[in-house]
Parts: sequence; C-alpha cells; structure tokens
Amino acid sequence: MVHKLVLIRHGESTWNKENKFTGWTDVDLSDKGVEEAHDAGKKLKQNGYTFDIAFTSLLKRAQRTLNIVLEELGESSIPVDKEWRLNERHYGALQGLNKSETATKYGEDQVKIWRRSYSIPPPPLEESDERFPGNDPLYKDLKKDQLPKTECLEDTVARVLPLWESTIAPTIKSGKKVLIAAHGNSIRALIKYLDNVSDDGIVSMEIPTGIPLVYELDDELKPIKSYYLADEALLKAAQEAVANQGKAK
Ligand SMILES: O=C(O)[C@@H](CO)OP(=O)(O)O
Repeated sequence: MVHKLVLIRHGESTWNKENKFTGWTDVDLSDKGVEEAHDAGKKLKQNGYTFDIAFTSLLKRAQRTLNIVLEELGESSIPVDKEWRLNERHYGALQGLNKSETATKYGEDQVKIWRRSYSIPPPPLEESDERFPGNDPLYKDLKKDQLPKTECLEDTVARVLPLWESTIAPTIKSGKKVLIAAHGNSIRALIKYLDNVSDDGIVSMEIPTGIPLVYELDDELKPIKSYYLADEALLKAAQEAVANQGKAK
C-alpha cells in the first residue's frame, strides 16, 4: 500500500513579512499568509486529497493555516493533534531581530550558519528572558530539559522524531491519511529524517510558505517519491525568496 502524507508550512506570518527571526514567538498570519492557506486548501481539494487526522504545532500561524486548509476541504471536524514537538526551531536570542539587519551586523555567512547549519545553534536566551518558553504558561507541562533556550536543526530533529515514532508513523501505518501543518525548520527536520539527507545536504533545503508537499511512502514508510503541489517556476521563486531573507541590504 502507498501512503500519502502531506506536509505544509504555514502561510506567510506577520514576522515573515517584516523579515524577523520568529522561532517560538506566537505571531499570526499576514493577509498574504491567509490567502496562501486558502490557495493550498483549494489546491488539495482540486487534486482530490482528503484527510483522516491532522497534526500541528502549538503556534497559531500553523494552527490557523491548518484550519483554513481544512475549511477549504470541508473537513473541519477531523481530529487535530496539537504538539509542541512540531513547533518551529527555537531561534534563541535572535528571536525578534531583523534577518537582513543581523546580516549587515554579523555578516551573511554567520547568518547562514545560524539559519541553516545542522549543528551550530544561535546564541541562547537567559532563563530570565521573557522569550524563554519556561516563562510561558503554554509550555507549563514540558520538563525542564525539554524547554529550549536555543536550538540548532539537530536539536529540532531530536524533539520531532519521538513524536514521529510514537504517534505519527503508527497513525500512517494504520492506513489513516495524515496532514501535518508545521514550520520551515520542523518540516526540514522531518525531511532530513524521511529522505536521509546528509548534514551538509540539508543546509540548502528551503521550505516555501503555504505550498503542500506530498510524500508517497511504502509500507515501511520509506519515501517512494515526494513533490510540491505547485508549478516549478513558482516553487523555485518561493524557495529563493526564503533563502534571500538572510541577505544584507
Ligand atoms: O524565523 C524563523 O523562525 C524561521 C522561519 O520563518 O526562519 P528561517 O527561514 O530563517 O529559519
């Protein structure tokens, strides 16, 4: 049996629009992001996709994207599992800073390392910082060692995978059709695992906002193929735009 899994990064957020490092900051979608989510839902519907269950993060930009997509599909009542493990990668002390200004100050190479290297994290937060998730009641059930002060992609992989293994993979194997609405770097973490991408290879992988990514998986959940539901030129432009956010002006 071929299982179809769909991953979608949230539509453009207000901080994507302002080009700020976001991470666990709980910002909403921009008007364009809302539109992208409607378009994604319509695209999935036109292509005959239906879902039995959805997974998303604890952040409203992903939840809102998911709600809009499900609304377009007429599937607003399917179960939705909200999991902190699907949150965006925590951006540490960079959260709230403008990416381009940060590149002017520290250099584009340094910003590329902070954004895309597999194992070098951005500078960490102090526990007293209001941006530290330990100070947010939303994360009160997390254990102390689960509360990030910063994360590199390797850390994100380490917290996404237990959810994949314990819950998402068994759900797919049981024959359910799964939709995951998440974030650029939590999706990169899943792709790295699914496609067995090398630590160097993942550096150049960019995830566009609001474009469904379909994985066809075999019985062991090994990818047979994967593709975005978008025209190639549009996809390339959207991926380049994400890469360019780290350029100095
Ligand atoms: O700021 C962020 O949290 C992420 C996603 O928007 O950005 P980047 O693409 O720089 O990892």
